[in-house]
This record gives sequence, structure tokens and C-alpha cells, in this order.
Amino acid sequence: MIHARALSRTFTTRTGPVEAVRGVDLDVERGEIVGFLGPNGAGKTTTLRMLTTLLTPTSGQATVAGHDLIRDPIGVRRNIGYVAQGGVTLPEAIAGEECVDQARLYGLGKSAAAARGKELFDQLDLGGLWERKCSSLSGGQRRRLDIVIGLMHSPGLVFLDEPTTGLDPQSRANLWNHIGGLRDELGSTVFITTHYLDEADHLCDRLLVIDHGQIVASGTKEELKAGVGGDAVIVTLADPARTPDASGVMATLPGADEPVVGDGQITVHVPEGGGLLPRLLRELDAKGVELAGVEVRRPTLDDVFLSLTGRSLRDEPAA
Ligand SMILES: Nc1ncnc2c1ncn2[C@@H]1O[C@H](COP(=O)(O)OP(=O)(O)OP(=O)(O)O)[C@@H](O)[C@H]1O
Repeated sequence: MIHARALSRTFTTRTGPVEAVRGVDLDVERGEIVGFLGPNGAGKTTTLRMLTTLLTPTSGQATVAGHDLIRDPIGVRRNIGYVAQGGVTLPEAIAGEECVDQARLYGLGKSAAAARGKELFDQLDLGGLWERKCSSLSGGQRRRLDIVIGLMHSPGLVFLDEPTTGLDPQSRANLWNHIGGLRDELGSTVFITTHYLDEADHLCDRLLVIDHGQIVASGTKEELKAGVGGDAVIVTLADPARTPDASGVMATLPGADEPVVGDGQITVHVPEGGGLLPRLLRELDAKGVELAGVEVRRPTLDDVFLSLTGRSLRDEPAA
């Protein structure tokens, strides 16, 4: 659905050129929900604006929804949906009329647009709100209306720019279900930028991480987490005098790094801690090493971020 090669954008400013995006390669397959993550200023919005034809690349090329970004931007526009950060509805507009008007820009007839809109209202839990003024909708309802508008022309590929920023936790969780449904029920491919790691963790099949204008990692959540050294297996011994024996066993686990001893505990990192735990317990038992406790700690996406960008995304305010 998206194939970009060496996509770059440099802005000319009074203080000199700003290389916002520097040679991005990315591939998104049909039916995927792909999360595009990066710290503030990393180049997410600039990349998104290029892929949606709102900004011309300085160099590079891309095919989006089967159309060449440079040679056929109209073809790209006809086949994508774009839900911008700020939303698209006017406060005074009537929700249903907004949907019909926007769909007509894509060439749908009035009655076909109304039928499509009502179907999407039902799917996104907006039933009964067709006649409502946009200003009277809740934040979550307005975001869902934005998504309906982005889907009116049945695009195969939908771009969502920080769809849940500013929503309360319940509305966010609700929207996640609906975004999951875009793929599962409507068969759409979804490209989503977000600042929220829990959102990426919950929603996305695959993640792309951008920093300083370049893709620094791509893969499933599991692949990215495995890339930061894997799971930590932490054992506490009943008798600390047995530390050398226990360390010896832990060091022989497949893929293990050097065991670290401290605070009465021994820690080792392995690619798949849960799977190796039975073997570890068996081998320690065979050596007569008694345990006071054992824990497997999986890396979080924040650990991934920290190791890739040197920055934590957890406490960054959304733009
Ligand atoms: N029109 C512009 N003129 C000059 N510099 C720009 C322009 N738009 C973006 N930039 C710069 O390009 C870099 C990337 O910006 P971009 O908005 O793509 O980042 P982002 O990852 O979307 O950030 P955020 O998460 O804060 O929205 C930043 O250094 C930004 O200041």
C-alpha cells in the first residue's frame, strides 16, 4: 500500500536549511495497522504530509495506494483517507451534512453519500447523531466523526495523525476498538502516528520509529522489544552463598548475556524469558539451588525508545 524510497524534505528557513526528513524508506502492506512513532520534531508530520500529497518531497519517490506520489498525486488523493490532527468539522455544521458534503467532493451522489454516511455512523457508534451540531458532540464523538469523513469515499488506505490526542482514557480505548475495526470489518490499511506507546502497543501490527528524520527501527512490537536485549530473568536465592552455582546455570541459557549480581538478586537477559523459565527452574533444582523468588520482566516500548533514540516518550507532552 505504501512503498517509499529515499523520501526527503528540506525546509529553507532564515537561519538555514532544516532537513526534516532524510532519506526515508518504508513499506506498508495491505491490511496492516502500522504505527509511526518518534519524539517531537522527529519528522513524523512532514513524512505524513508528503505521503498524503500535501507537501512535495525535495527528493525520493513513493507509491501510495498504487499511485505514484509525484506523477499521479490526484490518483493518490482519490484512494486515501486522511484524518488530520486538528479535525475537519466546523462547530456550526450538522454532523451528517458534513459527511455528505465532503463525500460529494469525491464525486459521490447525494443519496449514495447519505447511505454511506449512515452506515459508517452505525459502525463508529455515532447512531442517532446525524442531525446534531458538531459543537455539541463530545471529544471522542468528534474524533469518530472525523474518521467517518475520512472514510466516506471508501479508501483502501487511511492515514490517522495522532487520532486520540486530547481524549480521556475511556474515549481513547473506545477509539482503539473502532480503529481495529477499520481493518477487521472494512479491510482498510491504517497508517497512524502517535505519541502514546500504549496506543502503539495495543493497536499496531508493526511499528516504524523515526528520529532526526530517519527511520531507526521497524518491526513488530515483539521484534523491537527483543532488540533491546530481550527479557530480564531475575532470581532471588534462598541462600546467597549459592550465587556462583546459580550464575553458572543462568549463563548457559540460550542467548543469555553475562549474569549480573546485585541486591541479593541475579539478573540475566534472554530473548524469550517465559519459554526458558521451566528449563532454568529444572536445572537449578538439579543442582540443589533453592529459590526465594523468580521474575521475568518483559521490555516495554519505552525501553525500546530509550535504547533507539536516547529519549523517553513516556512523559513527553503531545504536540
Ligand atoms: N514548514 C517548516 N519550515 C521549517 N521547518 C519545519 C517546517 N515544518 C517542520 N519543520 C521542522 O522539521 C522538523 C520535523 O518536524 P515534524 O513536524 O515533521 O516533526 P514531528 O515528528 O511531526 O514532531 P511532533 O511530534 O512535534 O509533531 C522539525 O525540526 C521542525 O521544526
